[in-house]
Amino acid sequence: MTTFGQRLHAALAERGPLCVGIDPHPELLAAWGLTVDVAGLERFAGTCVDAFAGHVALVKPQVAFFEVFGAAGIVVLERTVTALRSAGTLVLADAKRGDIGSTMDAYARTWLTDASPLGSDAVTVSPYLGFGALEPALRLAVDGRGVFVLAATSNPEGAQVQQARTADGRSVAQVMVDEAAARNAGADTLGSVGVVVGATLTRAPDLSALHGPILMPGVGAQGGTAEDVRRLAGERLDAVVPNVSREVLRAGPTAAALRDAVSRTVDSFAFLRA
Ligand SMILES: O=c1ccn([C@@H]2O[C@H](COP(=O)(O)O)[C@@H](O)[C@H]2O)c(=O)[nH]1
Repeated sequence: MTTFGQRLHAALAERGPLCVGIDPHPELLAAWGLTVDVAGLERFAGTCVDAFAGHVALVKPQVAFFEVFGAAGIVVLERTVTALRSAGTLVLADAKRGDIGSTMDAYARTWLTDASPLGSDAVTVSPYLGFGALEPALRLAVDGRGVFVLAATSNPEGAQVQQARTADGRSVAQVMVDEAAARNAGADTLGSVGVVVGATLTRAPDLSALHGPILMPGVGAQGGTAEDVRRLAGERLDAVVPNVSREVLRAGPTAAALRDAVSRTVDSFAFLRA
């Protein structure tokens, strides 16, 4: 069985180091000339699938923008995940799940198993109920799926929790990176337990021992730049996957224009291929 880390490593090498988000903000639906309802959502997501499937290494639907439409929005999300995965494109569901272990087990089965219509290749998880509470998702990450653990997020409010110091002097963010690193021990290419580190930060946690993918959101609309990605990645250029959502999506509404935006963005991160 190939691991998620191995599949991601191959996809990044083939398609370039980029995770594109599908974030159907109401403003984007309007800017694309779509109605802000389920019909508009379906058109938006369908165009993103046409543009990104087979072209982008990792696609990250932001679950919140589907959930806001209730059950009908979830159906669109299910179709989006299925269409991307059927085309051989890796899907990271940005659901930021985290709860007590028994509930986490249900989240893990929802987002990381084929028995679920929402089953994806990987999911974002929040370790702020304790890293160990993520165990059900981490178990599936040994079994062909991936998780991205929120370590140092791109929003300014995150520092209040993530930069707090633990008894041994490490930041909370560093503890999360170190816990993820322990789970990746022995992986041959990239491990399947990634972390999220914002491109907007002044300083990243020490990522040198992670041996897993580093999702870096915050590029573009939140002010992070390719240069910030280079600075924060340090020696881990091989493992960084910048995430860009609105900056690419604003190029819509045609799939061709979105694909051009993807190519330009991938080119701006050419240094990550080094
Ligand atoms: O620290 C984090 C974790 C997740 N996100 C998510 O990434 C995208 C960013 O969208 P942009 O339009 O490129 O700003 C969005 O879905 C966030 O929820 C993040 O920004 N920061």
